[in-house]
Parts: sequence; structure tokens; C-alpha cells
Amino acid sequence: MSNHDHHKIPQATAKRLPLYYRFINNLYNQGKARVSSKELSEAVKVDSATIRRDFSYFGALGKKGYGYNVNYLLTFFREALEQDNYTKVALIGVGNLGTAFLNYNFTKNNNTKIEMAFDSNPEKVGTKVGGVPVYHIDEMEKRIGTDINIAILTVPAQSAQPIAGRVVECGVEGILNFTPARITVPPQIRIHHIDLSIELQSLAYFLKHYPLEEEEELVDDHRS
Ligand SMILES: NC(=O)c1ccc[n+]([C@@H]2O[C@H](COP(=O)([O-])OP(=O)(O)OC[C@H]3O[C@@H](n4cnc5c(N)ncnc54)[C@H](O)[C@@H]3O)[C@@H](O)[C@H]2O)c1
Repeated sequence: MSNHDHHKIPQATAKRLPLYYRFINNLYNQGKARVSSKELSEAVKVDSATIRRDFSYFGALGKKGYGYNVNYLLTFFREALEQDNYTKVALIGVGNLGTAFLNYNFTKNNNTKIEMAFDSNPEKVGTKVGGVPVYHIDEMEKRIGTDINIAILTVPAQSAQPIAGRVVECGVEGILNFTPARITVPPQIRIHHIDLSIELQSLAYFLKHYPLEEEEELVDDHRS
């Protein structure tokens, strides 16, 4: 099933997927081949009309007196959840900042994972940083394929625009730009700029010109 098809599933239905998945997975492990919407309904505490409607979006049409095929549902849920909940990331530029990100385990708290990294320095190519393989930048198009959703840019500022153009060509949908370069991308690409020096300057400016009022402090004191 393609990503496009998934977008047709209503959000409320999509939210129930993990719940269904967990239960169906248990049934599968118990060796059960089928399940009725009534059984499901009792287990996951969702009324059976909603379950039937939800499942019809997945193309799983239960047969009267038979119920749903557990194996089919499990395969479907596994695919749907992996595709929807798992965002694959590539990092470009394994220098000071890039190395720190690779060593930081993003998967611990959310469902994104840096799958691969690229650099132009031959000394870095072929190594693993934080368990992530580092490939040569010349191999980027080949390695990324159509698999990567987001690119993190931690290259020198002057390389940011050309690299951004290339990752967009690879089909990346979002760019997290840590370089100070302002990058131009096509309108369908989402780009977030994180410029630490601007953030720092802005904090310094706020401290100077918008000091927190004592009243707010009093409120805080009062609360604690
Ligand atoms: N280090 C920081 O604390 C920090 C903070 C804020 C922003 N930044 C920005 O992040 C970026 C990276 O900073 P850094 O300190 O990690 O720099 P760095 O010089 O340590 O790392 C840059 C890496 O990019 C690689 N590289 C250079 N050109 C490349 C190309 N064309 N393709 C692929 N890889 C290439 C280099 O080999 C190097 O490993 C810079 O744009 C910098 O301004 C850094």
C-alpha cells in the first residue's frame, strides 16, 4: 500500500491502528487464524460498527460467520504502522555538530531514526558514528534511493544550497538546516532553519530589552 493510500484513512481510524495491531499480534502469537468484530470490540473497547468501518478502509472485509483473517490484518497493520510512524533521516556533514547528532539517540523518545550519513572527507567515509554508517557524498543519490524522508544539513554554509538541491532531487520531503545559509527549496518541501547564533543573540536581546517582570516571578514563587 502506498503512502498516498494511507492519507485516505481518517485520522481517528489511524489513531486506533496501534491498538488493533497489539491485539491482532497477540491473537497471531496464540495461533488464531480469525477473529470476529465482536471479539475485537470486547478486547479493544471500540464498538463493533466502528471496527467494521475502520477495517473497511484497510480493504479488510470480514465475512459473516468467519470474521477477519488475522494474518491479513497483521501484515496490513505492520506495513501501515511502519510507514506512518517511522521517519527515516539522513544526515549530511559529519563534523562537530553532525557527529554530536549521530551520537544522540533520537529513537529513544520518538519515531525518527538517522539511517545514514554522508561526508566528503575520505577519512570519515566508511566509518560508523553512533552506529550510523557514513558514506561518501558522491554516493548520496544511490544510497538515499526513495527511502529517506528528512535530511539534516550540518555541512559548511557554502555547501548547504547545492546539497539541499540534491536531497530534494532524491525525494526528501523535509530539511532541517543547521547551517546559517538561507536555502531556497521548491514550495512542496518543508524546511526548518535552526540557527544557534541567531537564537543566542535573540535571547541576549530579550534579556536586555524585555526583562522578565517581577510580577511573573511572584506568581512563580506563589505557585511553588
Ligand atoms: N558546531 C556548532 O556548534 C555549530 C553550531 C551552529 C551551527 N553550526 C553550523 O553547522 C554546520 C556544521 O558545523 P560544524 O561545526 O559541524 O562544522 P565541521 O567543519 O566540523 O563539519 C562540517 C562537515 O561537513 C563535511 N563537508 C564539507 N563539505 C561537504 C560536502 N560538500 N558534502 C558533504 N560533506 C561536506 C566536512 O568534511 C565536515 O565533516 C556549519 O554550517 C555551522 O555553521 C555549527
